[in-house]
Amino acid sequence: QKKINDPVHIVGPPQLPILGNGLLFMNVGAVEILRQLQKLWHEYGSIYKIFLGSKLWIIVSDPKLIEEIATNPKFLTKSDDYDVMEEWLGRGLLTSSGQKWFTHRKALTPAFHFKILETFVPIFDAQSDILIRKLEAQSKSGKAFDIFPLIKLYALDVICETAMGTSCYAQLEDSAYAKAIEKISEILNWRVFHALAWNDLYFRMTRKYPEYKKQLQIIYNFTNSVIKSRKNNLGINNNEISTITKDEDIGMKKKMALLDILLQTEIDGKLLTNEEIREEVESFMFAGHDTTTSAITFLLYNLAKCPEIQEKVYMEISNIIGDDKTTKITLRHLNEMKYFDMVIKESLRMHSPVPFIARRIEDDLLLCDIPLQSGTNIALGIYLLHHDPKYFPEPEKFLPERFDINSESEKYANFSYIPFSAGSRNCIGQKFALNEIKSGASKVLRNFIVKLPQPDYEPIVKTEIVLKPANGVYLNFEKRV
Ligand code: HEM
Repeated sequence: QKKINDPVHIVGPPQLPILGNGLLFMNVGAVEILRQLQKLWHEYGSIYKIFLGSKLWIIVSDPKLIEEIATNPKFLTKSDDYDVMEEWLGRGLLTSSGQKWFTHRKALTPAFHFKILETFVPIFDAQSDILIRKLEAQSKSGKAFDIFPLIKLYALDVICETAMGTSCYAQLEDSAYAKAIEKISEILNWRVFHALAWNDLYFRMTRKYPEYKKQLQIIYNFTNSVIKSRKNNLGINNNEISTITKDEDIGMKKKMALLDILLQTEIDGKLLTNEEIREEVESFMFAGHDTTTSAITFLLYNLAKCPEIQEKVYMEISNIIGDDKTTKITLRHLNEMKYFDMVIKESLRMHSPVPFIARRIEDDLLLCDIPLQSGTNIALGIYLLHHDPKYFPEPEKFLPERFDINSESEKYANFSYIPFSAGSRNCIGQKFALNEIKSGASKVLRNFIVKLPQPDYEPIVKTEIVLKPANGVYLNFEKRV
């Protein structure tokens, strides 16, 4: 790894020889890491640096700088931090760069065409019916329970059945894959912030390594079984994908699920290799369920915390869908939930599912007049930005009206509100996610009044690639009659 000179014009905490600021983050756990990054932000502001050993990170949470990074093609490459995910995610859309990223993004965009997204709405609805049954069963005891694992299995079933066109019955049979994702995210996050574990050789000697390999195998087995199952459904022989019809815009013309596009589309005149398919499936499975789990979990918490807002959302939903709990949700219903849109936006601000993302610069350049050396990693502090009182007055208050498009104060378009990132590397699944969140959460609200276990209950948050509750989110569910 290239040694980057200390950019003396950027502020940051005092460094020790060799370890830099590594001691602030080493072996402290994901809750403390987020707190530490927030503390440094309070101390040093919207651009600061830290050295994890010899690895320099510049942490940016200023909308102007973020705009420059999100819109300038010189910042399209993901940072070195994503390398720790390579054995797991390969170089799928989330982690790839250059021509590979560009051609895959172009080929996969049709999988998120609004006509395709519409066909997913009945799947969201059917899966949320199972979620309701599970919540009902758990709530019988009258005690509060942790909703995070239940939401996770719902989100996993949704991504499998929509994007992968395959049922994985996670809600009915539980999922070793879901648990393996939790474990591997924890290990990789520890690696990113550990000044020594960054090194492959060191990592292999740690006690975490055998556990990491074990979880990786569980993940591989699961994704391979998803691919195999879809190939069987499509009647594709494992080694003979090339017999399938070839068509430039195959996804768009035939309205195919993501995995079908991966199996059948040609990029640069060639079908994707089995490994390329695996890395995309791996990336979409992860990016498509861990994030929405976080979003729905914290949304339900925020609604429980603010009963008047919950009631207002419920009234909107019941005005649109009616009181019959068995009525199936349609895309039209989802599109009409305007107040709920604002509430979801505010929840994604308060509990941004992807708290940090990062890029690496490939050439020496100026970032809005700040000189940076080639190889520098720049983290975009989405979570920090979304809690900045300069852009969100009283940031710890849950105020959906901030996002009222009819009000003067709705002014968050200019890169100060970026839960799905921004620019050409933004989230490809944004609309998918918003429909899934709205569909799942509205079903919960039609069936239950969601309550906090105690008035001052507040889950502790941690960041392990995705924002998560450190000890679950415990809520009470009272049946709506
Ligand atoms: C609330 C839910 C979600 C949030 C907050 C979210 C957020 C984000 C963010 C911040 C990025 C940029 C990542 C980076 O620069 O490293 C991203 C990228 C991505 N997201 Fe999402 N996401 C969500 C749901 C989804 C879903 C449901 C899918 C798939 C169905 C998905 C697939 C992806 C993929 C493949 C990328 C990489 C795009 C690229 O680099 O071209 N995401 N997402």
